[in-house]
Amino acid sequence: MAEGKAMAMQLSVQVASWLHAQVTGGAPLDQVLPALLRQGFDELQVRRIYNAVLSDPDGFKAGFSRAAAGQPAVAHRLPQGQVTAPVAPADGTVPAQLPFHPVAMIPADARTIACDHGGVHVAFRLQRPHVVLFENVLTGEECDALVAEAGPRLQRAGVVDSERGGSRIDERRTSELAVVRRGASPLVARLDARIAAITGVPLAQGEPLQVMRYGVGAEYQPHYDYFDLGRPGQAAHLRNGGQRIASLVIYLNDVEAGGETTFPRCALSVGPRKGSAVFFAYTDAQSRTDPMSFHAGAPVTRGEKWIATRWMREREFT
Ligand SMILES: O=C(O)CCC(=O)C(=O)O
Ligand SMILES: [Fe+2]
Repeated sequence: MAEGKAMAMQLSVQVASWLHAQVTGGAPLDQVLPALLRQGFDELQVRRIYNAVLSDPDGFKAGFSRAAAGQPAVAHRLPQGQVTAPVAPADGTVPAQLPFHPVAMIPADARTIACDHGGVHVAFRLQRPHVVLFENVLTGEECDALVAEAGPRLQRAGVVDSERGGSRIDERRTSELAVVRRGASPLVARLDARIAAITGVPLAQGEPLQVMRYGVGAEYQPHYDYFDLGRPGQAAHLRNGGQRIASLVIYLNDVEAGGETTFPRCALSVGPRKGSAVFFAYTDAQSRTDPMSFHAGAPVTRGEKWIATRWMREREFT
């Protein structure tokens, strides 16, 4: 982005201090928005600042405390017209003390969800980050059939190009991938309906399935599935469907060794098991995103790993 388009936003120490108190006190975006609009920020800028405070209250406070002590008063520097999702604090600390309610939260009393092929069972449910392990999402035969259907179309996977939009090859994601559109075959249509039934997220909000194969050494390094709206290429993805709200990663085989889905901020590791699926939800009704959902696909150390991932959006995805 050209330097001329970047805009330094100044928050007075007084306003920054007030905002910090509001956000750490649990105030939703709607509650702080009018005051910040009166300060001359537009709504997208307010969202960016709000998310910055939410994701790292201590870092934000340290920033405006320095400013109060006579150091540079720039609290945030951001490209004009961009919104952002929280930026992970460099030291990995998270605002775990704040309550967080993703829109796609699985109810605490969910046990067995009746589906066309039998029952999908909830094996565990973590409150925050919100992670649920489902068993028996696919039968063994269905897993094999999906691999057979998508396998011949595998290509090297990409990541979101943060500057230009679209996708690009990156060493952080070394799997191979086939995009399988909704309803692509009778099997996929059955799976589509099942995913909507167990997650409660309408199929229309689902992105295409991504069937992936990781060979020995392949991995997906720690990342967020939601878009970082401070990066122009990522924000561009919002136009169709809005922010991502949740992900379902279905394991299509048993991996000999390695390949766990890990959540390093809460020391959680989920071992791949054929037919099971790990679900995580990270965006709330105000479009705030949860940095606790930081996760990875650990390197496969023996054998291979096959998964099908569905990312879900706030609105209809076309
Ligand atoms: O490979 C895994 O276990 C995680 C995959 C993942 O993070 C994703 O598809 O977004
Ligand atoms: Fe992911």
